[in-house]
Amino acid sequence: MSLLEFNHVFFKNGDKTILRDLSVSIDAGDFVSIVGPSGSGKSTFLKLCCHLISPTGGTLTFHGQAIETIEATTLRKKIAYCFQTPYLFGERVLDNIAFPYVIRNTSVDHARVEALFSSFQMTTEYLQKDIKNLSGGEKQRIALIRSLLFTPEILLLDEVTSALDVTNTAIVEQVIASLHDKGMTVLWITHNPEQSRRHANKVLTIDNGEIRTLEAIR
Ligand SMILES: Nc1ncnc2c1ncn2[C@@H]1O[C@H](COP(=O)(O)OP(=O)(O)OP(=O)(O)O)[C@@H](O)[C@H]1O
Repeated sequence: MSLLEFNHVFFKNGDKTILRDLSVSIDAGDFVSIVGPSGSGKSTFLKLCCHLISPTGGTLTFHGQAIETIEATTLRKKIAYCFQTPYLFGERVLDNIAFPYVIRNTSVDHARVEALFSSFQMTTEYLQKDIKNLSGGEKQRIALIRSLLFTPEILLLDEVTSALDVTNTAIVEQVIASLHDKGMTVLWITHNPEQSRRHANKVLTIDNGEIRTLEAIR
């Protein structure tokens, strides 16, 4: 089943064409690694996937429905996006972890929170920490945990291990691989060629705003 279907999609910003004529289909259960030179359009591609930006040409559908016709709150619950530079708000880690529960009008599931922290080999002592005192790598993992609390259908990752050491990179990869094994669709931008091939079933290469290749590797 095709989850996301790009059909001759363009994205222009003013006069500048950032992505051109993308036709690609992302299937349920895919683990797509997205690679390509700096500035080639990878992040812009992920922003289209979760409708942070709209195509300026062509059509993009999610479950067969034009993405721009799907209510933003519905889409946010189904498609999670973790940025390279995580955006944390409020004062404490807890403000961020509680947020997905607040917007769903439900109380925090402490067992779920604890299980997720533990899967990243972190303790819930982090919840009381001031976000100003977190390292870049800690922020990346807190943002990941926040996006995983309600198990999104699609997880979009933009270089989320860039600030992590080897050990924590391996832990994050393990968590993501296990979520994928349980059925989550994953699209992951990485500059590390080995990382791109370790778990992916498809490698999508974007170069100069175009899809260069889509290689099935498993
Ligand atoms: N909103 C925007 N307005 C104008 N130009 C933009 C906008 N967003 C991205 N660009 C430009 O589009 C091109 C692609 O950017 P993008 O961030 O998608 O590349 P990338 O492949 O993710 O790069 P990197 O690997 O360095 O993160 C770049 O030239 C960038 O400057």
